[in-house]
Amino acid sequence: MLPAFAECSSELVRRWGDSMGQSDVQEIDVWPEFQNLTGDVISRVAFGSSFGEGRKIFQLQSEQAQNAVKMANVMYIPGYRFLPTKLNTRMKANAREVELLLKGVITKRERAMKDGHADNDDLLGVMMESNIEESQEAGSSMPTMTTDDIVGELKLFYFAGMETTAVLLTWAMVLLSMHPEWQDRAREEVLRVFGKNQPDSEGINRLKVVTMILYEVLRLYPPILLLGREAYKETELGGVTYPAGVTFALPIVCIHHDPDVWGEDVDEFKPERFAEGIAGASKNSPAFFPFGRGPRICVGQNFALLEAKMGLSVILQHFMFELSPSYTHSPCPVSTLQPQHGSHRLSSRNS
Ligand code: HEM
Repeated sequence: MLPAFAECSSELVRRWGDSMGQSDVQEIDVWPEFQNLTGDVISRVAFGSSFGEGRKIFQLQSEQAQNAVKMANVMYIPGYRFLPTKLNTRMKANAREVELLLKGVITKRERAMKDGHADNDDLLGVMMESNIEESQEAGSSMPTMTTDDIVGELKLFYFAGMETTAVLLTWAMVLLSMHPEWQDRAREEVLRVFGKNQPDSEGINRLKVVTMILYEVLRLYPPILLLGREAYKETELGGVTYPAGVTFALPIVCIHHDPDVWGEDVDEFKPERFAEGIAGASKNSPAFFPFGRGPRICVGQNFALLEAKMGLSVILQHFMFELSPSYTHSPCPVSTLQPQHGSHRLSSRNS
C-alpha cells in the first residue's frame, strides 16, 4: 500500500512543480487534484499491474457519482429514471461499461492465476485468492463470492474510498492555509522526521502534529455528514421504545459541532484538542466518529489516514501554500462535504 501512496503523491508534487515552471507562485484548484490522487491510489491498490484499466474504471465511476448527484437534484417524478433522457442514457451506458471493464479485469486475472503467473499483491488478487481458499475449505466447487459480488465490492471501494479521502486532504489544505502557524508546525515536524526523503511507515507512525491536524479537520469537516441505522427489532433508546424498522439518523456533523461536548470553542480550528488522542479530546469520547462506529465502521480508515498523512507530508516537504483571492469558502453537502466552488491555493516552492 505504502509504495502506491508514495508513488502517487510524488507524481502529484512533480506535476505541480513542473506546471509552475520558473514562476514563484502558482494557483491550483486542489479539489480535482486530490480526486485524481485518491482515484489513482485506489486504482493501484485495487488492481496493481492492471492500473491502466483501473484508472478508466475510476473515471467512469467518478462521472457516475456526479450524475447520481444531478439525478438526486431532479424533482422526484415517479418513473422518471426509466425515461430515455440524456442523463439516464449516459448513466446506463456508464454502468454497463464499468461492469464490462471490471469483468474483463477479473477474467484476465483468473486466467493468469490458472496459468500460475498472476501477481496477486493487490485488492483484487487478495479477494480472488481468499474466495478460492474459502470455497476449497467448504469443500465446494462453487466460489463463495460470484463475479458479480467481486464487481460490487470493487465498485464500493471506489465510491467509499476515493472522494472521502480527497475531501479530507482538501479541507486540510484549506485549514492549514487559514492557520499558517499550524502549517509551519506541521512542516517542521515532517522535515524533522523525514527531511526531504520519501516518507516511510515508521516515520508516518511518529507524526503527532499531522495526526492532530487531520483529526481536527475530520471533526470540523467530516466527509460523511450523516449515518443511518435501522432498528431490526423493537428498541428502547433514551426512554422511548421504537418499533422494528425505524431508521435513526446519526448526524456526525452536528455532534462534531456540539458545544456541550467540545466546549464553547467548538467551531474553532484547534488541533491541540487531540494532543492526548481521541479519547481525551471531548467530554464524551464517542463524540468523534468520522469513520462511523460499531460493526460497520469504515474498513478503510487506516488506509485513508495513512494515505492522507503521506500526501500531506510530501506536499509540506515541497510547497508552502495560502488561500487564493479567488477562493470562496462554501462547504457543500453533495455525496460528501465538498468545496462548492473548488479550493484554489496559491503555492510556492519550499526551497
Ligand atoms: C477520510 C476518509 C474516509 C471517511 C471519512 C470514511 C467514512 C466512512 C463511514 C462514515 C462509513 C460508514 C460506517 C458506519 O456505517 O458505521 C464508511 C464505510 C466504508 N468505508 Fe470508509 N471512509 C473513508 C475512507 C475509506 C477508504 C479509503 C476506503 C477503502 C479503501 C473505505 C471503505 C469503506 C467501506 C468498504 C465501507 C463499508 C463498510 C461496511 O458497510 O461494512 N473508506 N466509511
